[in-house]
Amino acid sequence: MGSPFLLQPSRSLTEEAMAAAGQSQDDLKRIAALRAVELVRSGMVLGLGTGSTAAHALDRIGDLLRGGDLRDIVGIPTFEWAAGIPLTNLAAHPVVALPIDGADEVDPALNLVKGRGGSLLQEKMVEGASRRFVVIVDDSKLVPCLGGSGLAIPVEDGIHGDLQAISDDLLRITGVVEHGMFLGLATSVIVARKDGVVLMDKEANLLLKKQRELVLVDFARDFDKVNPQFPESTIS
Ligand SMILES: O=C[C@H](O)[C@H](O)[C@H](O)COP(=O)(O)O
Repeated sequence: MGSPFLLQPSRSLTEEAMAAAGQSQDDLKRIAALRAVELVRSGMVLGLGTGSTAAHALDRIGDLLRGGDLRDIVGIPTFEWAAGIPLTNLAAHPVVALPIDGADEVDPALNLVKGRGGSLLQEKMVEGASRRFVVIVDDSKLVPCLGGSGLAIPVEDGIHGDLQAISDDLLRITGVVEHGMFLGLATSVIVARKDGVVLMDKEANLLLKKQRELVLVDFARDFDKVNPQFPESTIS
């Protein structure tokens, strides 16, 4: 009732769902990545993620820069390649407008497991330097609790209990510099499924949990309704 977060499926979503039917996992990764790139504006400082999903986003941003549809973009890399995007670093740009990255697992509270590509320390620094962090995944990455996939972390039955306390305990172990749990960092997760694209958003998710259902949205139209504050960090 009157909530800005009650988002309705749209005609374009239905068309998108039809187009997505029969797509491979890599196709779904690409679909999620392209939706995230719709949020990129000229002049932004971007966080450039690692992995096969992020690679689709970087390739697209590189294409848009080369074609002149985007300009004055710089990116802070979390890996060694950057698809022709001019690079910078956190020393020069300590505030990042928009980090875009994949994940190995996403739980219903938008906590993540990351790092199978080996870049988790740099990722945590870059993605922690922004008020907004957009994660892009296909729906195979969704888990009921971290560790639930049995792939990203060697635990049998997922990680149960207070995740923050577990994180703190891990970081107190001598020699442990970081771990792959990204707690409370993601603000939005774009999930590509065969039946369409789902936005899991920090604000909207509070509502979605009450409703016990996910809401399909027209991402380009509705993202700013759930993220009304546009990031202020630009390269100028
Ligand atoms: O260090 C790797 C990153 O955390 C990746 O974003 C993560 O492993 C997901 O990779 P992919 O998109 O290839 O599944």
